[in-house]
Amino acid sequence: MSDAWTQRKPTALLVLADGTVIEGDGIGAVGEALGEVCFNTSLTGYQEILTDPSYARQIVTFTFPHIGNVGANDEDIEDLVPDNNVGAVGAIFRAEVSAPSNYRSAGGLDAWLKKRGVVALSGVDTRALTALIRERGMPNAVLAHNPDGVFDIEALRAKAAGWSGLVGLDLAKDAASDRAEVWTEGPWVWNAGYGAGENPAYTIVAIDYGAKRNILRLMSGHGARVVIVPPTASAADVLQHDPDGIFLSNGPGDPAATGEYTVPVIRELARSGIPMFGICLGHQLLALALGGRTEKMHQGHHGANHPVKDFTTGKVEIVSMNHGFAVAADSLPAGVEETHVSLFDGTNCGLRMKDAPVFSVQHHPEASPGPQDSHYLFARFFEMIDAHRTRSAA
Ligand SMILES: NC(=O)CC[C@H](N)C(=O)O
Repeated sequence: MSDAWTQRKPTALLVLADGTVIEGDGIGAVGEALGEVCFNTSLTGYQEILTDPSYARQIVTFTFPHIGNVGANDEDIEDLVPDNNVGAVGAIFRAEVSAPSNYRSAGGLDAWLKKRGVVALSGVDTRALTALIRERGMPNAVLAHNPDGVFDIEALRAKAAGWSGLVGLDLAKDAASDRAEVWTEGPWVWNAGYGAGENPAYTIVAIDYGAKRNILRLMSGHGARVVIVPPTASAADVLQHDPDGIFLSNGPGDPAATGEYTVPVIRELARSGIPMFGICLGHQLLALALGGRTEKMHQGHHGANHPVKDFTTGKVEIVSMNHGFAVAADSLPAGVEETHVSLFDGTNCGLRMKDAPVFSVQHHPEASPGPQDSHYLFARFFEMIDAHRTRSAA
């Protein structure tokens, strides 16, 4: 599928496990990135997308043709630790990345990708690649960038074919491993100056499976002091902070694999009576803890324009999504209610416990990037906390 646009010698190749080779111009980091290739249909927010830790071991194809025009800056990064570089390992663009033009730009996308170690490919037919992913599912691949244009295609194919893929892979511990040093010094309180101030109204304990920054920013904006604990935290580790609410974060990898060590903890916390809210991986882990099942999707959901229906209000919201696994709605046991559904394919997008203040969603109410229709879910969480406090005080 070489692109008629670029007749010059390719300096980057995407080599799929089945031997398909897509040629183009290399940008960003020089080297090889191994991962699963997906497509993202967002029109804006490429920095937030590429720095979302949930994209670990993934290569993102941007369906929007012109990426890079607003450059790069230090603020639009979603990973909690800026130099950690957990997130997408590769990126694929239709058009050549042009010079940035935006008042917030601190430099070009190419240099930023290099600094972050993201291998990228431009000048390829992203529509054809997206059609291929829709037909065959998300392929494993190697994205290789060599400015001299020298590649051992067979070795790259063998590397892609030899990788067992995302299924069965726990990446939450990896995504959070850079925080290890912080955690040895005790609880890590999110204090990036986003709202809660001197006298926070709530303490939220967030279990960090690879959390996005805007989630913490929004909770802080609701007046919360957010204590971040590692993915391996026990129920006692969480409860020792006397939380008003417990948050289960988004994160990379296969929920079933991460569930092996998180399910018993979440099950215990879900029965503690303390309000609990989960997003994306947090939603999937909660479903597993309550007795449900997760499964790999064919092409996944990655974009900022997905319609979701909230059964509890009857309203439709346009949401941000990034997931390649989903909760099987028919696996939810009695006592757990499906609250949200994707209007694209009917897959599960939310649940709640009928007899406890515990709920979660598959999509990303924090957006970043994306529409803010689902911000109400944060308000719902804090209303639940207020109601719980009133009940406890009575
Ligand atoms: N954004 C997320 O938390 C992603 C969850 C999970 N890794 C998936 O791909 O489905």
